[in-house]
Amino acid sequence: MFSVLITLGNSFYATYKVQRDLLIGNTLEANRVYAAKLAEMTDVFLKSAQDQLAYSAGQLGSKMADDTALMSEAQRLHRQTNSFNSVVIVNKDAVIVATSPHTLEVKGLTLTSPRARQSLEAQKALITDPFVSPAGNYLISISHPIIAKDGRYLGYIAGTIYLQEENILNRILGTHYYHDGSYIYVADRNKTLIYHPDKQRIGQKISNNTAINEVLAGTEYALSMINSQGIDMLAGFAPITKSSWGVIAQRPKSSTLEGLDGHITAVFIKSIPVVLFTLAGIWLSAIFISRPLWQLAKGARLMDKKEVQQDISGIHSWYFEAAQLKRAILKGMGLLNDRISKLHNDSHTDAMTGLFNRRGMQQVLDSYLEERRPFAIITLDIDHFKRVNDTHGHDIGDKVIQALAGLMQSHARKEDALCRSGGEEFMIFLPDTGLATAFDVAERLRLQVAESEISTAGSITISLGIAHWPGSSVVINEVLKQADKALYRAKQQGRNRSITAEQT
Ligand SMILES: Nc1nc2c(ncn2[C@@H]2O[C@H](COP(=O)(O)OP(=O)(O)OP(=O)(O)O)[C@@H](O)[C@H]2O)c(=O)[nH]1
Repeated sequence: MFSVLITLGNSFYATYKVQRDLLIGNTLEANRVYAAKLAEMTDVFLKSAQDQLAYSAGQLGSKMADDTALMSEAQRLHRQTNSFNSVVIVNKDAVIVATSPHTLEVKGLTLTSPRARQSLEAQKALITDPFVSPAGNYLISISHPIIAKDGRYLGYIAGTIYLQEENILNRILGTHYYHDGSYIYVADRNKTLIYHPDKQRIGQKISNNTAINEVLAGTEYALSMINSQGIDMLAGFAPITKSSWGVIAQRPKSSTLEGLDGHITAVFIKSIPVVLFTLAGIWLSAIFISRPLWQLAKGARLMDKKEVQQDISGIHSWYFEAAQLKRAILKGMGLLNDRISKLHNDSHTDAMTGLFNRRGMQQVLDSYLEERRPFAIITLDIDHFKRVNDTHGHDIGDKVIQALAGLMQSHARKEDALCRSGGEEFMIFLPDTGLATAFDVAERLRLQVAESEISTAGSITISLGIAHWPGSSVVINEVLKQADKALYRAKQQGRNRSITAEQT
């Protein structure tokens, strides 16, 4: 699940990055192309304006003394072209000789400021730097010299563009103004803003703007930059060659990327159901895969519990590895249980005879008591066994003990428990048997032993004492003592006989 989430997060991040770079790249390119187009349009306008001024200047070469002709040409040019805010004709002495509109009221004034006199000094077609005119307008002037037929310089005719008022530049550039924070501005060769949608900023000199620096160096390009207002902008720019101005089209990076966040969020929201479905699938698969392992591990931890083997057998190990693991655990448990039960048997069995030893005997007694099951007990002992050992040796003595155990087993019922309680002492437990019946059993065994030839030892006899629980006593140890006592009495009375506790 973690991997899925990481992969998903990475995909979202990668998608976001790629889309972001694409948007930025596209916007930069669009702004560059746009700036180039506007620069070209402005160039075309300037060229056409200069052609118009050149035509008028040609008309006026012989009419500089004709006041009416000057006024009428100024008016014609102003009204017909609609390119200029005003038209002025200045003679070589810097005196304004004609204006349109005539309401300008500057006719007869002499130009004094160096910027206003730029055209006079150049004596050639010129686009001036911005300056404040005698009528108080902040403007640039596009001028053409008026030359007499004999080549004398007579003055110039100029069309002006009032930068802070409605003008031809507004009409060319302003119509393309976006409403998403994008805008266009134009800087002249001195880095002064001559067109800007915010009129307050026209005339401002911008010195720390990379786009302006680049475009005025003649570069057409696009870049991401922080503008003079501290806003991250995607700017495309192109130079206007005729006037050495630069057009910059720019859009705030934030508004470019605005839609992207929403787009990525929408993708994220739409993918949530599939993601949740996938995660749920992984979760369930993990549960299905890990469940048999978890159950096997739990089983292995509780291996000492009795019913665990059955529990493990019941585990649904539905795939190969779990099935193999289950098999191995069950096999291991089987081997372990066999070994444990063998050890258990060994610890409860007498090695020489295969009968119960004292520990086994105690277990038999405990189970009778637990079940409240009445039983008779026969205690028996080989008579004069010392002599057998002394006469025939210890090995033969062992064989006699084993032979007696065999006789006892052949006489016993399936439910009787036979026990070698000491060297040549034995006990027989007879569940659900009364004292009298036990006595009969004892006698039958005694007679059988007496009649049997045992290996090279010949025949032996045994003495037996019989008691009953709870007939002889309700206290189990007391019953055992009574059986012993009866056996002792049988020995005392000459051996090879059976005596019950009642007879003592
Ligand atoms: N061969 C052999 N002898 C044993 C074993 N355990 C005990 N004995 C011997 O059995 C004999 C028991 O002798 P006693 O308890 O004196 O009694 P007994 O000779 O049988 O005489 P009564 O019991 O009085 O009839 C001893 O000599 C023990 O050494 C055994 O496992 N193998």
